[in-house]
Amino acid sequence: MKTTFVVPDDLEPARRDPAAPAIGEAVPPHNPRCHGCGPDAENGLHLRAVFGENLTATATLVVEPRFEGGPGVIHGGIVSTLFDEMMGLANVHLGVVAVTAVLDVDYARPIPVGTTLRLVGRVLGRQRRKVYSAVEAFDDAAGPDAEPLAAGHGIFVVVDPRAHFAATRP
Ligand SMILES: CCCCCCCCCCCC(=O)SCCNC(=O)CCNC(=O)[C@H](O)C(C)(C)COP(=O)(O)OP(=O)(O)OC[C@H]1O[C@@H](n2cnc3c(N)ncnc32)[C@H](O)[C@@H]1OP(=O)(O)O
Repeated sequence: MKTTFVVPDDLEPARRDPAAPAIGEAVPPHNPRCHGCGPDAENGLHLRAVFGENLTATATLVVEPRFEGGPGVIHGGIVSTLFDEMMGLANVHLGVVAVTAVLDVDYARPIPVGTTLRLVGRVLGRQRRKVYSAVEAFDDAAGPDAEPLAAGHGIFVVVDPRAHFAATRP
């Protein structure tokens, strides 16, 4: 991967919230209308992720024709949305609400419509209110040792959700 994103080498370890659902359980949607994970988002991506070991969240998603950008391939903005969401869902391990401040995407290979993507989000560590996370997208048919088709990083900032969404929550 050729990203210029810099992960600080002095990150504090991130700790799993003991109250978070267990490893192997579904990550609960953080908002039913969320475009990424909400079951009530009519045209949403409807990502269903599962908590994994080492602060990961994993999901699979078929690249539908409605996700097309270039002829026969996924739109880059859809990849960005998937990555934002998968890192956000991995962050649920921590029991905090953290919003995206920075999203970095490395589009390594074209991703054809019809591909089944395996998406893996992972918390890397913390620095004060910042949560550093990473994500990779694999062709699920290519086997466990395949290189990722795309990868990303994010900086999320922990907020008080009542204050942060006070002006916009319906
Ligand atoms: C109810 C369930 C919901 C659950 C929500 C779960 C979401 C799941 C997935 C979807 C995620 C989204 O799409 S969220 C939607 C998209 N994102 C947003 O709308 C966020 C909009 N931006 C903001 O509201 C704000 O800029 C914040 C909250 C990110 C930061 O503002 P702030 O609270 O004043 O904090 P601030 O002091 O500026 O920054 C705190 C630390 O972060 C660093 N920082 C801040 N911005 C940046 C940046 N662009 N690049 C580098 N670093 C940055 C600062 O240097 C500082 O680090 P240091 O000094 O400590 O070193």
